[in-house]
Amino acid sequence: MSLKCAIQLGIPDAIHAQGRPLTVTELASFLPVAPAKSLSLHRLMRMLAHMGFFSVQKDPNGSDEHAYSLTPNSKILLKDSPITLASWVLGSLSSTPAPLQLLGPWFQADQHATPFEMSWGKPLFEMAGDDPAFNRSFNEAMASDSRLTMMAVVAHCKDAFQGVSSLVDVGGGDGTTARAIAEAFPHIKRVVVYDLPHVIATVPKSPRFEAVAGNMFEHIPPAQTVFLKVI
Ligand SMILES: C[S@@+](CC[C@H](N)C(=O)[O-])C[C@H]1O[C@@H](n2cnc3c(N)ncnc32)[C@H](O)[C@@H]1O
Repeated sequence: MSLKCAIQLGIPDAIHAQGRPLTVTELASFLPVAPAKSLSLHRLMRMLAHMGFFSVQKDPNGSDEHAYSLTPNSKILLKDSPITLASWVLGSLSSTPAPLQLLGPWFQADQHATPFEMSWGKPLFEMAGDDPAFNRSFNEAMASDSRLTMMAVVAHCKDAFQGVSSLVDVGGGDGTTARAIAEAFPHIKRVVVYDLPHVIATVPKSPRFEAVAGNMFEHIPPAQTVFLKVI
């Protein structure tokens, strides 16, 4: 939750925008933080530094305060970075804290509902189908993971795509992965992203890949290669 709070307040972005380490006093002046909360901001920064999201040093301007700079862990939380995981953190932390409170009761209950179902009354993907805001936030969280992961896959796993003539990305979300594959490996003549109807409805039209709606437990569009990521 400290991490979610840091992203909501834009702490990594504020440090990045100044291009130098910032003290808590300086940070508070750049952030939408009430003056009465500056002591709490100090605690938040200490906690996040302890967790490796910021590094601490002497204030280069010579004050008695510590100054905080970005680490590799917080550089991937910058909102405008092409490889940001900010949406992943915000998306994951929107719907999971409540189910996590129910792990004890889940172990005690003699029934099959997951903690998510016990908490929200329905399975995750049904909730995404019923709640457009949740659908958007879940899909964007997955897409942010795909942007980062596919950069590495495309750069370092080229051999895995040799000889592939057609590919279906099953449970492929909003098509971020399918687009990356189609762009990096144009020898693949047909790339399909396949997902539930409420997800496929959000996929931007592209000449590079097809988007097909359906239920993978009933049917999978035929292709030479079936691709699964985080399924
Ligand atoms: C954890 S996400 C992974 C998304 C994507 N593969 C990625 O790595 O970014 C799981 C995906 O599977 C889809 N999914 C869940 N049940 C499905 C089903 N029965 N048929 C097709 N897709 C399904 C969800 O809508 C969601 O997009």
